[in-house]
Amino acid sequence: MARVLSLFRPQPFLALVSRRKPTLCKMSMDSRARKVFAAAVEAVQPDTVVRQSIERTEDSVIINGHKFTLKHNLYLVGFGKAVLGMAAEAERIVGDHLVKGVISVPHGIQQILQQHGKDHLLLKENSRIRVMEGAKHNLPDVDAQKAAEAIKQLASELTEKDLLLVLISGGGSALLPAPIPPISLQEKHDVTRKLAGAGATIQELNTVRRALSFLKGGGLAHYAHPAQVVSLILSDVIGDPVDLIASGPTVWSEVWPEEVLSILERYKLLNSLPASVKDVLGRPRPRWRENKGESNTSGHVLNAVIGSNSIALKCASRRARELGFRPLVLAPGVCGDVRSVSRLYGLLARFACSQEEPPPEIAAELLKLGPEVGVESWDLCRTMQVLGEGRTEGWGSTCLLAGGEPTVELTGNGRGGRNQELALRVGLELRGLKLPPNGPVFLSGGTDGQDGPTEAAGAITDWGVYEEAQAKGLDIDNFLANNDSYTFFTRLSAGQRLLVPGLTCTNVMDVHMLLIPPIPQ
Ligand SMILES: Nc1ncnc2c1ncn2[C@@H]1O[C@H](COP(=O)(O)OP(=O)(O)OP(=O)(O)O)[C@@H](O)[C@H]1O
Ligand SMILES: O=C(O)[C@H](O)CO
Repeated sequence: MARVLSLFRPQPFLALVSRRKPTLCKMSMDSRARKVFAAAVEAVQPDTVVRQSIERTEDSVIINGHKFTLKHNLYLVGFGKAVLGMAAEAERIVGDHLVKGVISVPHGIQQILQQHGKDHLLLKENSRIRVMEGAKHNLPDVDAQKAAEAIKQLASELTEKDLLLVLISGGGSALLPAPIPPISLQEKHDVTRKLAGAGATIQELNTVRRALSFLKGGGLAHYAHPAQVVSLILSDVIGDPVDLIASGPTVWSEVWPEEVLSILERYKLLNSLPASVKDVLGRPRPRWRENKGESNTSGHVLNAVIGSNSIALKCASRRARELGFRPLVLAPGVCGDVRSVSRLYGLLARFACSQEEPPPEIAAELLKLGPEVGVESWDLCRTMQVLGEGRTEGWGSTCLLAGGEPTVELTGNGRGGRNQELALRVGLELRGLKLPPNGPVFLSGGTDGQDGPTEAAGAITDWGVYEEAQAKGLDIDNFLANNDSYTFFTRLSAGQRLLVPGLTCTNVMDVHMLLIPPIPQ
């Protein structure tokens, strides 16, 4: 093992872990885990990320180092679940130069924000921005299509003197449907719903969406030409690929019909494909799609990612240190089947909690698992090295953080979500890892505050889950087979292990946290 680790001497990454001794904290591991999660969510609040990204001087703004002059020439459009709060903040900062705006946001969001007392995320009464709600249940509908039409119209009227601020966040694809005729909204909806249901990744899904839409894949930037376009993007996709987040309406992307057809074939949808979709895919590409220079990021468009899982993890690390942990970030892109991901954390917990040099099989299994769960060998080796040093040098408690979005293959009809299912599976992995007075604790939570169709964002587990479930006669395997993790957690510890932050108004995928207590020597 030592030899494997030495091959991966992690000098450039040492900044990811702090070596200062943390202070002692009397708060329970569970409360501290919740506070660290809250800090992650707080860091990517829609108003915060916009405030941090726009630097206002007299009559200009600086965004990502680029200066734009404001001459009452500012227009605003937006689409996504977090866009209302982003727009409210943008209007506070540059509203005096704003001519008009249109945003497409989820059905019912204004009422929900009011009910939750989140007035700072709502537009003021005399706002110049028109709010259009749609996409019930995160699916494109007629209301969202009307909003997309209004956004297209606004963009089309701009001149080279104008500046278009585009606010983008997760859920933007469903909130900006503009199917290329003769494809109907229903046909487009059916194709994407079937793809999602068959397990297509967001990369595959949005590659197909881009090919069937006027506005996706750079279409919006095309309509806004020759105006200057600046997009502020809150990322909900691993790796922050701007061409895929909300299907990249301001990022020029090539459409290859062969690629789209091969995705549809992979999920056995070719035979049921509507004639209209075949027709659009069989046509020569629209001229603008070939004109790369026109809507390229280096031309009249600036695409800036202003919030992401990495930013959330950075702030979570800071909070973890304040709470007495030594923070250590594994990776921001953990993905793959929830079973493999739970194994990853089970192995890391065993590695960290070994009282002696961990058996080499653990490191070998971790390295084998890496590609399946989106974690580079490099990151695993760095993490193992730091955990090993922590153990031998008696560094106290460690907070291992990661982000991403694992997947669950649904086989049952229970209530749950990927975070609760992951936490339950990790609970099983931690069985037997009892280190008095505390064993390791694991938290998994969706930063949007909602895990699947449940009120919880996730759950917190430790070695005690298995023992308590046994004592209560709850059969964990049955709950897992039925994807019923929410019901399980409501019955365990009187629901105390559930993570219920309520509406968070943001979304940068999930946060995973493994808290490792000091190892008794
Ligand atoms: N009963 C269940 N148990 C486990 N996972 C579930 C269950 N029901 C749904 N899921 C999973 O939850 C995911 C959808 O939940 P959620 O709405 O939180 O997703 P999301 O990706 O965060 O949404 P968005 O992209 O809108 O942010 C799907 O991956 C689905 O497989
Ligand atoms: O809207 C979408 O396409 C997804 O949320 C990914 O950004």
